[in-house]
Amino acid sequence: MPRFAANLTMLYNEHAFLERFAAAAADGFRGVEFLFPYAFPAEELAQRLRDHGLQQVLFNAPPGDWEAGERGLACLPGREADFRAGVARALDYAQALDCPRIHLMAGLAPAGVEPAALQAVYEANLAWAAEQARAAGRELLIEPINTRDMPGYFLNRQDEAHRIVQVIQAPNLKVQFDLYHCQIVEGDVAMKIRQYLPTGRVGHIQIAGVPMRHEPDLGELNHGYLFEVIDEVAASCGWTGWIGCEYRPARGSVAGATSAGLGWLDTLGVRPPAG
Ligand SMILES: O=C(O)C(=O)[C@H](O)CO
Ligand SMILES: [Mg+2]
Repeated sequence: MPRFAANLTMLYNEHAFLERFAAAAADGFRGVEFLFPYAFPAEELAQRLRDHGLQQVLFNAPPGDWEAGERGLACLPGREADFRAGVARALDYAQALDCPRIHLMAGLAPAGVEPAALQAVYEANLAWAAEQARAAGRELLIEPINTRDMPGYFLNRQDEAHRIVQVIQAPNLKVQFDLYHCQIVEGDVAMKIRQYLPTGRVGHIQIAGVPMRHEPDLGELNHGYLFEVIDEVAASCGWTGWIGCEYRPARGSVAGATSAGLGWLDTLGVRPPAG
């Protein structure tokens, strides 16, 4: 049975952010993830986790100026100091939230820069960050993201992410395997689960319906089958990760929208036992 984490950035938008922890716990989630914690004091978030018996399973390192369109700094020449400061801040929050893993966004490929130059900066930054995170007892994740949602994003394919992880050879550098992005960019999702889960290089999985990024029972992916494949492969290889529910409720942010959309936990037979 997969362990599902509520993505508090995408879910429960009918509540102010700090109230989403209670809402997720009330729906039976035991793990949460979100994009960025930095608008709140770490202790404020840690208290919410404690109050509601929740584990923080993932969040993202600072992405640069998100409002200005930046989507990570790791591949950007000349931004190494900002990147390193962001990793340090993320590790501080990971310590405070007892969060085992951090997603490091690659960034948008700037026009006119040779891809090989970006790749060199990316891999050097990842190697440095992985060593910092290793010393802090944390994992770092890199996630292929589709360019429909994020035009120009530097990392798009599962095989490229796994190649990078193998080149850098840091045991705590892993892949964030978002099945939504995988379906859009490559397809063949079930076979990629069978291919990559046993490698030990997948640190986290995320799900959403394709193409609208709503609940997993809406769209072209048969998530019930995919959860069966994950259970089968995880049992054989010992994968014990979480699956982040990183989708926008189809009902929007009206009162009760997220909870009303959780029927897939029952229809797909994956609602965790109460308690
Ligand atoms: O876009 C995604 O799927 C992610 O998981 C990033 O962390 C946020 O954009
Ligand atoms: Mg994702």
